[in-house]
Amino acid sequence: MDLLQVYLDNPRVTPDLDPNNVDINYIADSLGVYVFASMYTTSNRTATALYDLAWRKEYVQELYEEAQEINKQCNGNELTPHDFNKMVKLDSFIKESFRNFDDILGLPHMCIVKSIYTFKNGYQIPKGRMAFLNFLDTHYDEGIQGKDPMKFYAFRHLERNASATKIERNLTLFGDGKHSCPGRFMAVNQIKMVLHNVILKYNVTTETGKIPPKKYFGPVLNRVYDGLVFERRKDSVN
Ligand code: HEM
Repeated sequence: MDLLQVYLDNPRVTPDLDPNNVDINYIADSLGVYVFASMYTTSNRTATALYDLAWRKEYVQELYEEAQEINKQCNGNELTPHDFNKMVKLDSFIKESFRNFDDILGLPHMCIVKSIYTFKNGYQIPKGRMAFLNFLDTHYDEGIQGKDPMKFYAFRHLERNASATKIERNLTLFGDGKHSCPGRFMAVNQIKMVLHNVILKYNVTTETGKIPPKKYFGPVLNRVYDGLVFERRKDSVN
């Protein structure tokens, strides 16, 4: 998708589709929002995955072995898209971090049918009503997540062969349908890049070493924790 082209093809931004009469301010503002939103979401999710790495010690050795193998194969050179594809355990770990850590409500969408929309369960909402998704409903449903949905199990997605970028009903982090996030491939690769390098070089812990209970502020998950501690691995590569 070329975002600029989307605006140039939109008569509300480009009246009569005249390229000499484009609402430049609107485009600049919108691009600014996308830049901010994509950086915030990616860095926020990277931080969450780092905490999961610090808290879930039982997965570190396996992730370290995978990272070492990939590092050996690429001779310590820059990572290529092919190398990112090989990080299958890390991919599943990141996806589990996505699943395990989310707000209760999100992804607001407006009802745009002509008058009234009827859900499968008979509940009705009028045109113009905002509807929010209940993430807990899908993210912790045993029927779609498999055994022990409340438990952080890093390799559950690997066992289903469902990568972190795959759009599916049981993980709504990147939305759904034709407007689902097109930046998710870049985001997941960035998170992989950070974690891959951290795993190779550091043992990560937190100041208290304890996993704090989840605290919600209304429907929003509170993300304030103690500090992360990075200790150089004795067997660290370069
Ligand atoms: C972990 C990081 C990210 C998360 C959680 C995230 C999440 C989302 C969500 C939930 C949507 C709305 C989907 C829907 O309405 O169904 C979206 C849309 C979008 N995202 Fe992301 N995003 C992330 C990173 C990025 C990055 C890095 C970029 C760009 C490089 C990006 C670009 C976009 C764009 C352009 C849309 C609008 C798509 C459309 O309306 O057709 N996102 N994202």
